[in-house]
Amino acid sequence: MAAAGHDVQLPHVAIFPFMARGHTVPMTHLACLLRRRGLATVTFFSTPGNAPFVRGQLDDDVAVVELPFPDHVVARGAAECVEALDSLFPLPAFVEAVSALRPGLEVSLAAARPRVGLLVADAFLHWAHASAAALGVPTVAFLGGNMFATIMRDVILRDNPAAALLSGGGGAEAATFAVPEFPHVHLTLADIPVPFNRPSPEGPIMELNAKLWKAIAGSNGLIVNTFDAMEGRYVEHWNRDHRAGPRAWPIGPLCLAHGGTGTGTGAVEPSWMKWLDEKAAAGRAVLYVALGTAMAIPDAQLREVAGGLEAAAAAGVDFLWAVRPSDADLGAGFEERVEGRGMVVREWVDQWRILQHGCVRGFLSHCGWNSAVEGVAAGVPLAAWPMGAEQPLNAMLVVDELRVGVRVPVPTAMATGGHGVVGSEVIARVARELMMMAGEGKGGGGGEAARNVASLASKAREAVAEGGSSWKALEEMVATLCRPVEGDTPKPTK
Ligand SMILES: O=c1ccn([C@@H]2O[C@H](COP(=O)(O)OP(=O)(O)O[C@H]3O[C@H](CO)[C@@H](O)[C@H](O)[C@H]3O)[C@@H](O)[C@H]2O)c(=O)[nH]1
Repeated sequence: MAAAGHDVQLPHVAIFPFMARGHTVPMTHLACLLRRRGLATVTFFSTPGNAPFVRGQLDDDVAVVELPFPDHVVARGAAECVEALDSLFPLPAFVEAVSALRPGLEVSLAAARPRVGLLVADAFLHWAHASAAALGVPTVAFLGGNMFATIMRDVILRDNPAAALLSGGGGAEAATFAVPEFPHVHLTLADIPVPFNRPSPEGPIMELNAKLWKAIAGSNGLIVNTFDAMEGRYVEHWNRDHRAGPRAWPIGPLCLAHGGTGTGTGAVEPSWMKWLDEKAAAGRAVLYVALGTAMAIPDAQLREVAGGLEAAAAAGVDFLWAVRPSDADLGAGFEERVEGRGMVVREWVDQWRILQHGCVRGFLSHCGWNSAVEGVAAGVPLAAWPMGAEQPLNAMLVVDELRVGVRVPVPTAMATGGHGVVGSEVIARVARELMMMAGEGKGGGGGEAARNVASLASKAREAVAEGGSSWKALEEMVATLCRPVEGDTPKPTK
């Protein structure tokens, strides 16, 4: 393995993302950032099934090394990415299957010339941290989420608020748990991610969680896709008072690695981009709707979303809805009925480019952390509709603390892991509220959330600009953690 575009004086950073789009995309941004800033040569590990996607996201001077699954794993039909799973419950088995890549990683790391000075590996690839440590390569963990959710997850494991909330008898749904370190944070049962919202959580997800935390605790640093103006108090708390893991490095928003110009435009402009251009030319504002890559949405819920958007469109809200290709059943005749007002896209879109389009003024999002941080960085207020994983905590941060969005009210039974749907009338109402609040122009005139998000977006740009907090954090992280190339002196930091 040799790093492309190798420049002898630069340290060699290897990056190994977990095989989920929400984990891979920000890591590709990090790879490009390290190269563009001349901080390191970069090797990016992937698998044959994921490599075409990864190459499409990366600059040419990032080397991609494919680690193939051993034959027996492929023969068992192992999917190469989480998006093929449809729910989070086979996740622990998927994570275990992926550990079949370990011998290949070890051979590649040991043979790398110049030697690898730092491995940035997803915490889900917990074994990769152990492999690197055995070879004397320092590691930085990446988890994909923000600092707030990371701290809250640790607090939840420590204090088991679900037990306290449920032991109070009736009214558990309305009861709140004040987080000792941050008494302004009041967790309800619906805010606590499944399965931590049960008094005695156990099972494969808990076992996986323990492995992730062990990997984080054993690594030399933790990368967080955030920035000081957004989460400075939580990063400071983690680095000063919290003992659950190594130093956190807030180096985001990573989507701004591309300088805010989007991740490249192919030769042919996609249909959705042309549609947005037409909307802009007609002076229309557009609501962007995307509910995540990792989890399938039940058909009944999809049809409620469709009904809600149709009603919102009838009331003047134009929308672009990016659906997972498998979430295809939106109800008979929906697309015909909304034609002109709404567009549905069933392919991979460049979400970051969409969010930056001048006419996109609101984002109905599941609050996956990348989507949330991209919305903020693009100055687009959010309607937060958490659907699983740590998303309820992201929604708390975005709506209650940063005040850059509104909430989609979700029935508690559904929010705590049970069945149910959010009705079309609720979706229509939130869509209209968000777009009214977003006002007449990006960051202009609208409600509090629109003003706040405009201000935070400009602070995000300051953070990644030369001399900004994230700019400095990345430089310092590489200088602090990365072993210099043998026989070479590391490039002096500016
Ligand atoms: O057509 C698409 C779909 C997605 N994206 C990008 O893919 C990423 C998706 O990430 P995210 O918004 O975080 O959604 P998920 O992939 O659903 O997120 C998973 O990973 C996140 C990071 O760990 C967690 O916060 C979530 O809870 C978890 O579901 C973002 O960068 C999007 O811009 C596109 O560019 N085009």
